[in-house]
Amino acid sequence: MNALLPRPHTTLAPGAVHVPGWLAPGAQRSLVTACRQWAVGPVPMRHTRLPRGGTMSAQTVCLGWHWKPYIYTRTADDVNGQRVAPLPQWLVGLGRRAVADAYQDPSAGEAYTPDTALINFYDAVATMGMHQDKDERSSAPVVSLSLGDTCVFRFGNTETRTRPYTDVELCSGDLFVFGGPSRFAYHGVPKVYPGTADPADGLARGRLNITLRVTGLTDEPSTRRRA
Ligand SMILES: O=C(O)CCC(=O)C(=O)O
Ligand SMILES: [Fe+2]
Repeated sequence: MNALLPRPHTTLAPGAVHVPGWLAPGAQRSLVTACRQWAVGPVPMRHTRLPRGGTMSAQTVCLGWHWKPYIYTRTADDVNGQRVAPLPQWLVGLGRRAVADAYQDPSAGEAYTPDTALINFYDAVATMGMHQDKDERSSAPVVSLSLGDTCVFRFGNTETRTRPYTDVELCSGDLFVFGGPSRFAYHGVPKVYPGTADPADGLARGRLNITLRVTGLTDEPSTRRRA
């Protein structure tokens, strides 16, 4: 979306910061290209199946760790059993810069080492209900990058999935970081505005969102026999 008026860096709640236009157009195009490759495999992007039988309307692919409701594993046992692609080091670096810029705190950036990314694709009708990102065993911030169509991002409170919440528009290139007292706030995407993406940013239709997270998980040590 072409913002005629500059949109300011905004703190919605302590630890929840929106930085409009954080990614330059070239960086957005590179990320879209990377997302297209990740969507192919080794684990293809798909609509996540929910335990009660439904599916999510957004499509998702993961890096580093595979998320399925409501656990992280190294292999995508609900898709094709393959190990997910690794989280590239350049994306870890982007996450560190995101945290440093959002919090205007270089040391917070240096301390941040995400180990998973969830990449969601929203078509014109996809939405995401209010939820907490709480399957991680870490309270490190979540870094969210938006590409393509503009959406309404609903950022709520840590107690209930209902009001009070604030609706913000996330446009292509926007950064949103939620950590600290906002880390476990409910949030969701009630609406995507189809046709609002600028194809020059790399995505002709739809919206991509990348969230970087720290799972706090480690691989089980391999069992070794004592000599
Ligand atoms: O698409 C977004 O902006 C949010 C995605 C999200 O909340 C999630 O993947 O947990
Ligand atoms: Fe989330």
